[in-house]
Amino acid sequence: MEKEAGAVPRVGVCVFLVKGKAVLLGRRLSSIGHSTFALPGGHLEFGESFEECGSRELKEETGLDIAQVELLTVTNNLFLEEPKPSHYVTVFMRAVLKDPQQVPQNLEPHKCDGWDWYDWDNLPKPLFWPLEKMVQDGFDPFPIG
Ligand SMILES: CC(C)CCOP(=O)(O)OP(=O)(O)O
Ligand SMILES: [Mg+2]
Ligand SMILES: [Mg+2]
Ligand SMILES: [Mg+2]
Repeated sequence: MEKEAGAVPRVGVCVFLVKGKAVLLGRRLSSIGHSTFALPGGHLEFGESFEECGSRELKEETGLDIAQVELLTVTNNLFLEEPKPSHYVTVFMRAVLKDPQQVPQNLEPHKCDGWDWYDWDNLPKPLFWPLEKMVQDGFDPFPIG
């Protein structure tokens, strides 16, 4: 496979922020997955734990404070059709709101069209394709019980 000089796999951390049977999603305004609905999250930065990255990205993107941040799964995602081919190892975490009353804000309107809660059984379309694949594979992000 041809790769751009200097192209290396990067790590993304996304968070299933769960509230009942709903998750927080936002429509991406980005070179990767433009106009698709995706979980909040972003690039793992040097020295961060997965939990620290998830909490930081949620705060940066939505203003929300999260708790009980735990590792759910990891996927290996090649974005070859995008304007700039890229390769991400995507770490998926689950978390809950520290304060259930806290409301998400769209703090990066140049990167996201807005955040909203969506029932897992009635997800918006189109989903960001790594998430779409997990849904099609029957992935369940909710705690058991
Ligand atoms: C593409 C994705 C799997 C990883 C990067 O996520 P992102 O574009 O939301 O990154 P940032 O929030 O860090 O800008
Ligand atoms: Mg971000
Ligand atoms: Mg992001
Ligand atoms: Mg980031």
